[in-house]
Formats: sequence, structure tokens, C-alpha cells
Amino acid sequence: MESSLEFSSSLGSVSSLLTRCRTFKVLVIGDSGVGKTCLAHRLSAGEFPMRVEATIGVDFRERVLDIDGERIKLQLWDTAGQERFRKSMVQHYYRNVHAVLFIYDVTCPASFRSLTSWIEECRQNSIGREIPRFLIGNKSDLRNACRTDGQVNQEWAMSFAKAHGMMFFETSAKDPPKTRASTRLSDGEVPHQQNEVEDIVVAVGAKLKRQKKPSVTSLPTYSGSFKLPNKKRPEKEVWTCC
Ligand SMILES: Nc1nc2c(ncn2[C@@H]2O[C@H](COP(=O)(O)OP(=O)(O)OP(=O)(O)O)[C@@H](O)[C@H]2O)c(=O)[nH]1
Repeated sequence: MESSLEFSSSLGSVSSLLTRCRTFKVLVIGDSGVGKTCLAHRLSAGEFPMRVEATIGVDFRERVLDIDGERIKLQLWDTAGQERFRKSMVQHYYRNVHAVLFIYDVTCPASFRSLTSWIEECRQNSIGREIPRFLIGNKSDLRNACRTDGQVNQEWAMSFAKAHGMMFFETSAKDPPKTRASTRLSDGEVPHQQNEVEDIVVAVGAKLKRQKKPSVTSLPTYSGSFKLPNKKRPEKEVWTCC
């Protein structure tokens, strides 16, 4: 007969195997070239990829977080920015979304102007203010503090985020933000708020943790690319083992 010690230790390993966590689908959208893939890499693996190619369809990344004792899995859907690589996927992108990260490039005002179209696409796919949304200005390492032209004004971006009920971040998927001590502004330089990529992960996780009952999702549990399914995938319970 199994001793109580053996029994409880096997129970312990079973329960750790079955540690449940909630899974959330986080959509990453924005113009082509703004750095969605690089940012998704940094958010999930903490690394900046050496080589990237234009995303075709969607790439998946995952990140498991422990927030106040609860395990939360973020499934990042790194979507294609180029119309030709995304048009057949759009309806799949927007199914059962729990949060949206809107990305623009701080050195590309056109990518900021496009945000209204991305918001409109969300609206057309029933993603409104009730879904947590985050505005992220990427490539802050390329900001030239002495210039104002050809760059997205951070104050405008902040007011845009506020007007659309989004949390705002400016970051670099490539380089960590300069620390305050090493950032000495000379005359004419404009100060900018810069966030660590990790700040974004924590904010998204914390916001989603407060969600009462996330809807069910039909997500694969791996990192990689996704080929267009011909048939509708079976819906999966949102509570899964991490
Ligand atoms: N300097 C700098 N370059 C970046 C940063 N993030 C991405 N890049 C570069 O920007 C280019 C485009 O990055 P991607 O991540 O492929 O852009 P994307 O938005 O996923 O593009 P699509 O897949 O076409 O939608 C690459 O050359 C990256 O190396 C950043 O924070 N700083």
C-alpha cells in the first residue's frame, strides 16, 4: 500500500502539473515595419531577434506570468501588417480577443496616423472599449531628442491614447531605455518617457487578471506560425495547464 508520504508527494506533483492558468489572446496590430514581430519576441522571450521577415498570416508567441499568485498566459498574436499577407486572416485575428496592442513607430508619423484605421478595423470586428487596449510607440532608441519633425510627438500620442481609453507606452524592442541618470538633456532637447518592454507585459497581465470571465478561445499552445485553417477549430476552455 502507498504510504501517506508517497501519496501526498504524488498528489503534489500532480497538482503542480495541473497548475491552472488563465489564457488570454492578445492581438498585436499596426502598420508593416513598426516592429510588431520584434516587440512580440521581446515581450515573450526577452530578446530582440537578429533577423526578421515580414509576417505572413500570423505568428504566435507566449508568455506566462505569475501575478499575485495567479498564473496568466498571454498568447500574443503577431499579425501581418501588409494587407496582402493579412486579408484572408482578419476574421481569425479578431475572434475571442482579450486585449489589443496597437503599435506604431515613433520615427514614422504615417504609422501613427494609420492608428485610426486600425481602431476602425477593430470596431468593425466588434472590438470596442470594453476590450483592454494599449498604445505602444516602438523604436524609441531611434528618437532624436533634438528634432521634432519626422517623429511622433509624445504628448499627442498620450492624448490620443487617453481619448481612446488606452494605456500608453513608448519603448524600444531593440535597446533598453536609457536610465534617468545617464539621460542628461542639453538645451533644446525634448524629454521623453520611455518604458521597459517588461513594464508592458506586467501592465497587460495585471489588466487581464482583473477580468472576471474571459471568453473561451481556440488557440494553439505553441510558438510559431499559423496556417489558415480550412475548418473552424473546436473551441477550447480558457482554463488550461501552463
Ligand atoms: N532600431 C530599432 N529597430 C527596430 C525596433 N523594432 C523593430 N525594428 C526593426 O524594424 C524592422 C521591422 O521590424 P518587424 O518586427 O519585422 O516589423 P513588423 O511590424 O512585424 O512588420 P510586418 O511583419 O511586415 O507587419 C526590422 O528591421 C527590425 O529590426 C526597435 O525598437 N528599434
